[in-house]
Order: sequence, then structure tokens, then C-alpha cells
Amino acid sequence: MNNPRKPVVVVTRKLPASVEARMGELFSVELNHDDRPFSRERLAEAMARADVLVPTLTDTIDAQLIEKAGPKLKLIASFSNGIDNVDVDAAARKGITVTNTPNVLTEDTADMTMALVLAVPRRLAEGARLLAGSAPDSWQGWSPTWMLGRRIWGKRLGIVGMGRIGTAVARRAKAFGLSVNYHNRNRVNPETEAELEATYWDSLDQMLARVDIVSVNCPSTPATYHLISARRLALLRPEAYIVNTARGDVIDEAAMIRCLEDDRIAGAGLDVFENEPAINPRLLELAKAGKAVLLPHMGSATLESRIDMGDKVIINIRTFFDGHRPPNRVLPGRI
Ligand SMILES: NC(=O)C1=CN([C@@H]2O[C@H](COP(=O)(O)OP(=O)(O)OC[C@H]3O[C@@H](n4cnc5c(N)ncnc54)[C@H](O)[C@@H]3O)[C@@H](O)[C@H]2O)C=CC1
Ligand SMILES: O=C(O)C(=O)CO
Repeated sequence: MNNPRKPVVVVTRKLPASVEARMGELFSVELNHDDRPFSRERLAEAMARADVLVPTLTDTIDAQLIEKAGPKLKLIASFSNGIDNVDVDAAARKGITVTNTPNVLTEDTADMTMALVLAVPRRLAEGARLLAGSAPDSWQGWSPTWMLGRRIWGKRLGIVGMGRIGTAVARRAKAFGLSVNYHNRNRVNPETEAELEATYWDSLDQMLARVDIVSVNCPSTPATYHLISARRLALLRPEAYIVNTARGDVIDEAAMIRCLEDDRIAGAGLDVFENEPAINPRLLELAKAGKAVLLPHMGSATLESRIDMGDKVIINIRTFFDGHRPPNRVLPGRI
């Protein structure tokens, strides 16, 4: 580094040991060994004196906190792909650069999305729970009419948000015999569309009315808040399933719960929730009834992705303090 003074870097959560060790070599780093989430006061205190804050998606870095940040704070290098928890506009106004960790978790999150696409119609969680919770002789054996789910092969998938993860989901879905439909802000390039044999729907409403499984893969932004609204949920066919590995607030969760309870849709596979980590108890009841498979936000949770995310954070900090534009800079209005 050109600057002999090591930047003061405050990390809000425990990271993989190799990442923390490398940060210790490069920066004057303050780690969070006990992994307890920072309170708002502790965040404010860290932002008052650090050169760099390394938050993650569970830290809300809003305009109020950013306005009160100390003059040294120049970089918020988030350990996350989604950046909805950081007010990027407020950071830009204050001259603070924001970075995230895209790409390295795309394949893992797409795998988990596909796992949910399979798990709900094929009743995977129900079957596994049945054996895990039962006495050794309580299963009476195979029967032609028992535990029947719905076929995946030949069905229509509708992806909302055909970016990195959406496209990786589409590749997997094609291999499972699903036809790929998508709605996105922009149409993807013709080569990708041809490779995936994907159908683009300019109208989200029309796509929702047509598909068998919806996969939500767009970011949480003011424009996508409750994008899957009560009105749009009503467009889904009663046999349709919905999978969300993006952010909880892209779907009107209360409206989705009513649809599931009233059998107006067939099921849901959810890795994310509107009020994480709180989960609506009615969703837990739906999971018990086999109408929902719920995961505790673990879409990208592999050791490999966490190490790669840590490497990205380090590279973003290093390039910034070497006087270059960090590779994963998030610009206002570009999410
Ligand atoms: N469950 C988990 O553990 C993880 C969840 N995520 C979530 O997945 C999201 C997507 O990640 P990536 O695919 O890497 O992002 P991306 O930026 O590559 O793709 C998002 C796509 O959504 C589209 N989009 C944005 N606003 C839209 C709108 N109003 N209508 C239609 N399309 C819109 C964009 O044009 C883009 O193509 C992240 O923002 C994050 O919230 C990301 C990683 C892990
Ligand atoms: O990085 C993100 O956006 C996640 O949701 C978890 O990896």
C-alpha cells in the first residue's frame, strides 16, 4: 500500500478465519469475535472513528447513521451481494464509497433456489421430516397413492429478475426440463435468450398468469417493494408455486400467506422473509401443513462463498486505499 498508515477497518460480524487472518495482516482491523450483531449505537460509534466499515446485510446503515459518520469514514465495504440495507444515495452525498460482493455467491444461491423449486412440489421436506421425527417402525412402506407431489419436468418457470442469479437458476431449470420465462427491467442479450430458450415477458402480470413456478430473483429496491402484490398474487394459477431467494419485501408476505391458507396457490419455498429474523407464525403453520418450505436465509451459505466474499471485501478495500476505483463499487440508482 502507498499509505504507510493501515486503515482502521471495523467488521460487524464474525467472518471465516482465513479472511479475518488476512485482514489482520493488511489493516488495523477490529473483529467481532463473539458474532453478536452491532446495536445502532455501536454502529454509530464505529462509523464515527473508522476509515472503513465492513457491515453485512443484517446491519441497517441508513441516512441518519451516514450523516453522523466521522470525517475519516470513506468506504462502506459490505460483506453482502444485496445492498438494500445501505442507503447508497446518502453515502454518495457524504462522499462515502459503497462496495458489495457480487458473482461469487451466484451459483450457490441458484443451487438453493433450485432446491426449493424441487422441494415444494415434490414434498421433499415433508418426507424427510416424517422419517426424522418418527419411531423406526412407523412407516408402513411404499404405496401407489402416498406422498404424491407434482411433476417438475415440462412445467413453466417464471423468473422475476433475470440478473446473475436469475440466469444461473434458468440454466439449472432448463436441465430439469422446465421451460424458462422471465420478466426483467431489460431484456437479456439474444445469445443468452437463445441458449436458455427463454421467453421474455414485458408484462409481469401476463407472465404470472401463465407460469407454474415463480422464482423471485430481483433486488429489494423502492421499485420492487411488494412487486409481487396481492393483486399480482391473484393472477397466479391455483396450481402455481412461488419461490423467493431474493429479499422478503419483494413479495407482499401477508397477501401470500392468505393465498396459501385459502389454497389460491399451491405452495411456497422461501429463504427470505419480510421481517427477518422474525418469521410470521402463520408461515410456520403452513410449513407444518406441507404448503411451504422455509429456510433461514441460507441461499449463499457455503464455506467457499463466504471465503470468496471475504476476498472481495479485502480487494475492494485494498484497491480503494491504493487510489483506484474498487471493482465492486455500487453507484446510486444503479441497483
Ligand atoms: N438468499 C440469499 O442468500 C441471497 C440473496 N441474494 C439476493 O438476490 C438478489 C439478486 O442478486 P443478483 O442476481 O446477483 O443481482 P443482479 O443485479 O445481477 O440481478 C437482479 C436483476 O433484477 C432486475 N431488476 C431490478 N429491478 C427490477 C424491477 N423493478 N423489475 C424487474 N427486474 C428488476 C435487474 O435488472 C437485474 O437483471 C440480490 O439483490 C439479493 O437481494 C443474493 C445473494 C444471496
Ligand atoms: O449477500 C446477500 O445478499 C445475501 O443475501 C446473503 O449472502
